Amino acid sequence: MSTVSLQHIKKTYEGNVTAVHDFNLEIADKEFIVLVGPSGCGKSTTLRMIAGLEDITDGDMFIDDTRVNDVEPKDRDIAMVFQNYALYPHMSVYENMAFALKLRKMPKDEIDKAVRQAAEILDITTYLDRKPKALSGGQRQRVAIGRAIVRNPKVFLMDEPLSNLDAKLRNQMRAEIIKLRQRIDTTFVYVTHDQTEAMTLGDRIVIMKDGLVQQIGTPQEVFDHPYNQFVAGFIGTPQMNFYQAQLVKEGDKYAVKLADATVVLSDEKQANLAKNNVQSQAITLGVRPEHITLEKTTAGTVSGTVGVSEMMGSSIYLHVTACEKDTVIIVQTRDLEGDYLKDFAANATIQFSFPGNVCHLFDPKTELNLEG
Ligand SMILES: Nc1ncnc2c1ncn2[C@@H]1O[C@H](COP(=O)(O)OP(=O)(O)OP(=O)(O)O)[C@@H](O)[C@H]1O
Repeated sequence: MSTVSLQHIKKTYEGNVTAVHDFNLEIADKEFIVLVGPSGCGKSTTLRMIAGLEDITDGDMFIDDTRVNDVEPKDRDIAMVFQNYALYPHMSVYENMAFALKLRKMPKDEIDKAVRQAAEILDITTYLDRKPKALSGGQRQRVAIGRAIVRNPKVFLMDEPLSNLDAKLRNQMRAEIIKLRQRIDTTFVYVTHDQTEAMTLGDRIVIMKDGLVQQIGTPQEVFDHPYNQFVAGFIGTPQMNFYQAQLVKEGDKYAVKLADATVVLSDEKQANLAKNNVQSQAITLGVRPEHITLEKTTAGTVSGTVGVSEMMGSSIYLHVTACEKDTVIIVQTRDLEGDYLKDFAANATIQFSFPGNVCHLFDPKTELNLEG
């Protein structure tokens, strides 16, 4: 059992910078939690408070049933992997991995067993005698993870462990971490600014901005039901488009009005808006590029002029200036039939519609999702 409970956690650094405000999270045993957000949002500070490397200004932190606010890092039974590996250069891979266990005065044969088992899991057995400088970046990162695994910690903390690796290696190591997770039964807290890493690794992800939690949920929940415009824009690539529009309530039915087009909302959206007693108002309509449909007719559709078209192989990203609002939006289309190079060339005019079942409606002032 290794649960972590953060209750009203706050961190104010000297000089009065509040890096984390009222952070609340119950991490379940063996759960993989990812803290994600832009630079400076407070994710490393939160992780370092769990590790015990930063004092907690206010609130309570528990690992299992023990309040750990004042427990030394070495007594918390956690292991942390950093972005810059921090391997000892003069020690071999084996010695690097064995070091913490030697300090604990673990018997030699047990150390050997733990190191070899971790090396096996990480596929680094053949490098055990090498020094770190004779390893690639990916291999060094595996050793850093191995050094943490051998300690068999209650909680595994990782702070941007892949950010020093090139894109290809990062993808490989991401898959390795998923495998690792299946093999070692531990609770993970993982920090990244990369939403793809967050989406692919997390059981739940915590999206932060300016020291405040914006939303906590499964990857699917935060993708399908973002609480606010920030989460909507942060999660998903290419980014969600935002378009100024008008929500109109006629009788008990809602519709989104654009200059030349109307978006008919699904029954579920109608019900959510009614439940929140939303009235007619200006809105920011959020639509993901992959959800926009190209249309052949100008009647009842939005028109736009193609600026740039990016061929991605199986689809094209069209950067389109919508005539009505002069707003640039990205349309992703897989419609590669016919003379698409000409149809989607720069300055071509295209028509499209926004879907009424997978769009999002935000209040332009509060930026909150009107569906709640
Ligand atoms: N030791 C410190 N003293 C004062 N302010 C600090 C200290 N460490 C961090 N901060 C501030 O706290 C805020 C949060 O920093 P933190 O490192 O937790 O963010 P982050 O989300 O991990 O960012 P990054 O992705 O850039 O590492 C920032 O405004 C940062 O400048």
